[in-house]
Amino acid sequence: MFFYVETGFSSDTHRLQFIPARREASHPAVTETQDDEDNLQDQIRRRRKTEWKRRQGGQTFLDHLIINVRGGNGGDGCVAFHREKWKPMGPPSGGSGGRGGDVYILPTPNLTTLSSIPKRIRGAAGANGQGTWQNGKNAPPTIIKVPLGTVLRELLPGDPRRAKDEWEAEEEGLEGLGPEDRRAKLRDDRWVHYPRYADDNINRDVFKQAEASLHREERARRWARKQRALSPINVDLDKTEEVVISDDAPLGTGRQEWLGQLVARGGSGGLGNPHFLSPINRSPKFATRGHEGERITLSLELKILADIGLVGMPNAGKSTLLRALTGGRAKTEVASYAFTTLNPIVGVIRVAEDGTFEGALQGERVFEETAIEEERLRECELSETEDQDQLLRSEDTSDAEQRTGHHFDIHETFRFTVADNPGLIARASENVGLGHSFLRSMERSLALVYVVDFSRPDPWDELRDLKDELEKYLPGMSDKAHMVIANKADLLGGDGDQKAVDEAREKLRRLEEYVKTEMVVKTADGERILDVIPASAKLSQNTKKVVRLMQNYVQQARTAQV
Ligand SMILES: Nc1nc2c(ncn2[C@@H]2O[C@H](COP(=O)(O)OP(=O)(O)OP(=O)(O)O)[C@@H](O)[C@H]2O)c(=O)[nH]1
Ligand SMILES: [Mg+2]
Repeated sequence: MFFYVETGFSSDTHRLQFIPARREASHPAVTETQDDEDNLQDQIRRRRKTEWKRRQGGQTFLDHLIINVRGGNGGDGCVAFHREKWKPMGPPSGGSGGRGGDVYILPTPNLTTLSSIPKRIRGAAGANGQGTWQNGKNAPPTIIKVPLGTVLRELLPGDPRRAKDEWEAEEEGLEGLGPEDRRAKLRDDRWVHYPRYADDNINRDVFKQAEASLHREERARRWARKQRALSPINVDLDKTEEVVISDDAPLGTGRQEWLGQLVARGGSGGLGNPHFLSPINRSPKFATRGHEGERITLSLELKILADIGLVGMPNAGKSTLLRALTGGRAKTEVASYAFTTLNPIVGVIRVAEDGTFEGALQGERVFEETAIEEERLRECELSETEDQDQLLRSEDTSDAEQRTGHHFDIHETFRFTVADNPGLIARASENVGLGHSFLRSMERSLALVYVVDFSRPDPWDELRDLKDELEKYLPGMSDKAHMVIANKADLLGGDGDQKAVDEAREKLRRLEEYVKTEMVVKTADGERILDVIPASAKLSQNTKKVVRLMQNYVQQARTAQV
């Protein structure tokens, strides 16, 4: 007779409609055949492995993170009755629960890495309602600060890294239960009863009606949530927003602070028993519990901002070049094995008006592998302790070195940043080597510079692979390239005999020819031919020219942006 018999959530057939299989099936990542499925699993495994490899150095720098966020749960409603002298049957007086806290993500310029962000975040819970009509307090919002330039993406159903949402989690908790137990558990999760009245309530029609209307409301909520899930969160948090309130805003609206991007709403509070008061139910002995907050899995990616990105195969000398350009200040490791650099590292290049840059001030300096340099430094320190005079002298020199940098402050007229990247190899898009996911940081850089090992027999092949991989990462990405640095040029030319020098010249000419014919970049106003510069990062040869050209690209791009 009652409506709930057909549609009440105690009906098992009805609940089956909410199993998440339908959402999963609509996701493109889920493939039909077993082969494709295996392929996908394989790809995911490889991606994880390469990500792990990149982070194993224990760096505090993190540019990719997956977090599980939950909005705060709502507080429970309260079942209570008013008690007063001479009033034997007081009215129901249970307060409602407070709302659970929302979770926001706020970009801030003060952070530079994602490493301080917890992997699991839960909004604050709303307070429970209490007797004498006292409603529970709403929970304050939780604000998670992330660095500017973070990209937020919601993981979709079908992604193995995604945690269950609130409905799926509930369904999981009910697994293996018979229909009776299942119904009882669902009821327990939704209702608060007056002490010792649980059994009595369940058999009363008023409760059944309330249960049915709660179910209808829940269905509407799920529908709304599903609609929201159709447009998943995908935002680039690269600027902070100011909330501007017009001058004629009503008095008292005040200035509202921008809390950031709302990612998970808190659950609403449960209703106290006065809400169930009706002409046929004068003494409602039940109240509802608060709703659970939304659950969502987000992937955070940090795009570091550097004006210029170095792209090259492993061991081409990218890290050595960055150290040479920054005078050794960039703390990036150099070694003779592939994949020394695991994460992008940014160095600042300071240039004076006459084109000298800070690194060039130190005169003839050889940028060796970091382990060798450290060894040399240690030896130096040891001998210093032995000889007091030498100690004094070495203090002098270190002072002088500091002063070079210090004096440079007055001369500096231009400054730009260069990012040293992990090595990119052919088939990186299939996650060979370190993959190419680190290129996301380069998406927003103003210019890219190829670094190739010129002492290898066929540097042009390297260039072709590099360009291909850039295009595979993001079509059009290779159009940002401006220059090819033919590094390790010191290894060519032998001892200066004419034959070897001629050979080196011929090789350079061939490289230039290749760049002119195969690597032409299309720009808005025609075509651009990349500059080819032979250089030696280790011996700081020709680095001044490299810096001058880099400065030009940055200046052009900056003025074009304005
Ligand atoms: N002779 C010579 N050797 C160089 C030059 N530049 C770099 N090297 C050496 O090449 C090796 C690799 O240098 P790295 O700077 O670590 O190369 P990388 O491109 O950063 O390599 P990954 O970080 O693995 O991608 C080191 O042994 C350097 O000493 C150069 O101009 N001349
Ligand atoms: Mg390196």
